[in-house]
Amino acid sequence: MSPSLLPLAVSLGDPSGIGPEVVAKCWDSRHALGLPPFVAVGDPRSLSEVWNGPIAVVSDPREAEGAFERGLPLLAVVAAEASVAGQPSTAGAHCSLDSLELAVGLARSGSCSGVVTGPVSKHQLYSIGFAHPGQTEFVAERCGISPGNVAMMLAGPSLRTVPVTTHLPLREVADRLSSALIEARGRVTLRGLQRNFGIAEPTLAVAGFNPHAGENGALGREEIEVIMPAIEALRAEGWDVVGPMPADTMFHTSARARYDAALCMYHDQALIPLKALHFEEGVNMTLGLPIVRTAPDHGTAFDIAGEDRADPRAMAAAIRVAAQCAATRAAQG
Ligand SMILES: NC(=O)C1=CN([C@@H]2O[C@H](COP(=O)(O)OP(=O)(O)OC[C@H]3O[C@@H](n4cnc5c(N)ncnc54)[C@H](O)[C@@H]3O)[C@@H](O)[C@H]2O)C=CC1
Ligand SMILES: NCC(=O)COP(=O)(O)O
Repeated sequence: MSPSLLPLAVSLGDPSGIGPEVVAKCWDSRHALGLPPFVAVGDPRSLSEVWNGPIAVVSDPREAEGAFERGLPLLAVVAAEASVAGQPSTAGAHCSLDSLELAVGLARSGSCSGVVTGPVSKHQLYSIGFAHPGQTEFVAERCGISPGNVAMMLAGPSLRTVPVTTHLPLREVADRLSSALIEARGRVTLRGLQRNFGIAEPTLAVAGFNPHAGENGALGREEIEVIMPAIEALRAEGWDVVGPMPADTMFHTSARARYDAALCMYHDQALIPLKALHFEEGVNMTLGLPIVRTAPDHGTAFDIAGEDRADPRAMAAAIRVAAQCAATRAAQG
C-alpha cells in the first residue's frame, strides 16, 4: 500500500474540549467533505458524551480503512476518569498527551500516512509537567528534530504565515529574534513549501518587526541589524525572498498574491491575519518534519464544548491538507 493511502491518525485532543465533537462531525460528513480514511485516537467516552454515531474500535490502524464506512475508527486511549465537556481536568490533560504520543508514534512508524492533532490546552498540559511550548515542539522532539529546525505554518486558501517566535511572552520577543533563527525558519519554510505543497520556486515575504518596518532605523533597528542579514543569507542560497515588509500593509489582497508564505516575527503577527481571513478553515502545519503533521487552527473552545456548536471545517481542512501533503511527498519520493 502506498504511504499516501494509509489512514491518517487524528488525536482527539483534550477530551473536555471540542476536539471529539469536530472529529466526529468530520466522520459524519466524510463524503460531503471529501475526506480520506482516518483513525481517531483518544477516549471513547469523550466521543459518546457529545455524539451518538457509531464508533468502530480498532486495535491496529490497518483496520481503519475497512472499518471507515461502518463507524468512526478509534484507537482507544482511556482516561483515568471520564471527562466532562467544558470542564478540563488533570486526567483529561494526561489523556490528551497519551493520545498525542500514540498518534505521533503511528505516523513515525509508518503505520499512518501522517498525524492530525486535535486541540489541547497548553495551560492544562503545563500543569502536568509538559515541558514543550506546544504540540509543535513535542512532535519535533519525537521526530529527533530540534525546535529551531521546524516551523509552525498557518495555512488558509489565500494566505500562509509562519511565526519566527511562537509561544513566549511578547516582551521577550525582541531578545529572542536573531538573524540565525530568522534564517533557519525561512529556510525550513521555503523547503516546506516545495516538499509539502509542490511549489518549485517559492517566494517568501519577510515581515518587519517595528512599525513601518523600522522607518529606516528611526523606529527600531531590528530590520537593519537582525532581519536583513537573514534575508541576504537566504538570497545568497538562491531563494526568492522579499522584505522586510511593513507588517500592516503585507496582508491585503493584492499584497498576498505576490508571495507563497509570509514569515512573521511573532505569534500574533502571523496568526491574526490568518484567523481574521480564514478562521473557519485555517490549518496549522509543522514544517521540517520527516512526517506530515497538521492541526486545526483553533483551540479547545471549552466555552462551547458539549453544546453541539463546534464548527468542524478547520478540522476537516487539517485532515484534507494532511492527505494532500502526504500524497505530494509520496509523489516526490
Ligand atoms: N493546536 C492547538 O492545540 C491549539 C490549542 N489552543 C489552546 O486552546 C485553549 C483555548 O484557546 P483560545 O485562545 O480560547 O482559542 P479557541 O480557538 O479555543 O477559542 C476562541 C473562540 O473561538 C471559538 N471557537 C474555536 N473553535 C471553534 C469552532 N471549531 N467552532 C466554533 N467556535 C470555535 C471558541 O468558542 C472561542 O469563543 C488554550 O488553552 C490554548 O492553549 C489554542 C490554539 C491552538
Ligand atoms: N496558536 C497556535 C497554537 O497554539 C498551536 O500550537 P501547537 O500546539 O500546534 O504547537
